[in-house]
Amino acid sequence: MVDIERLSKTYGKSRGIKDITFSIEEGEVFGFIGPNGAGKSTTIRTLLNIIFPTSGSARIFGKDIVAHSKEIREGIGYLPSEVFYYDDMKVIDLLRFSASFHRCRNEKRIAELAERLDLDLSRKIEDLSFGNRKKTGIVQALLHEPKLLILDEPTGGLDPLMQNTFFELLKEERAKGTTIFFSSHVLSEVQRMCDRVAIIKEGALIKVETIENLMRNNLRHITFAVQQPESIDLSGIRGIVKQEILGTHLKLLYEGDLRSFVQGVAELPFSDMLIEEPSLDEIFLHYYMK
Ligand SMILES: Nc1ncnc2c1ncn2[C@@H]1O[C@H](COP(=O)(O)OP(=O)(O)OP(=O)(O)O)[C@@H](O)[C@H]1O
Repeated sequence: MVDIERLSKTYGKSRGIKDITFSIEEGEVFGFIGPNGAGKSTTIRTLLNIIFPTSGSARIFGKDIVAHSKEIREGIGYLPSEVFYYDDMKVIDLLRFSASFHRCRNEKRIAELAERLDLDLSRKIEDLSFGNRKKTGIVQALLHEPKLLILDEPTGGLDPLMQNTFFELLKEERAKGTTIFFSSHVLSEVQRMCDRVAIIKEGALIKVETIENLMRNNLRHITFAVQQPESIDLSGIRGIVKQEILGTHLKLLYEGDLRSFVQGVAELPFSDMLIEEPSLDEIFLHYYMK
């Protein structure tokens, strides 16, 4: 669906993205994560031919993004990170206008999506809150049932309930076979939705990995319930990345073999021990953001 090859974009002297290469398969939900300013929007805007690549190339639906941008756009639903609209239009008129570009006057779909997202179609754009503008953008991206959805920070401004509804909508799209590419700096939502993820930092791609593999590692949270946590001596145990005391609990972040850890702590005076998988946030911080 998407093939990016050594794509670079510089803004004059300032860094945008450098040598980005990855592909997205048909039907995949593909996450794009990285901190603010990493280059997510630059990559997406280059793919959509809103800005031109400095070097490198990319293909969407097998077509070059610069030479065939118009045809490509017909098959894409795009939600920009910040949505700007004609303020004096009503939501419904904007959506009809937008649908007309795709030659799809699907009033039923607009009404259904608006109802799901609790969006008032009769309001003027200028009276909408940031979150409601975002919802308008979501309806706009979904209304023509595109083959590929490109969503730049889609959940910003949506309250948690609305985020849930939004992810339900995405799941329905995925079930129809739609390919979804979305950027985020919220790892939990990437973890929840995506099959694979590309990690970008300072304009360069650090890793492309399945969520399953990212979660498969030797990092664990281990919590001991113990009367006097201060008296516990763990200096003989290798692999403790972090350690803190919270009341009668000693919390560790441990990386290594669990069997040797358990053998090492067997004689300690704890009353309980809990071993948990770390969140994607912690994995990310530990392995990729150092
Ligand atoms: N129009 C521009 N002119 C100059 N530099 C720019 C421009 N747009 C982006 N940049 C720079 O390119 C880099 C990548 O920015 P980009 O907006 O792509 O990051 P991002 O990952 O989308 O971040 P965020 O999560 O904050 O939106 C940053 O260093 C940014 O300052």
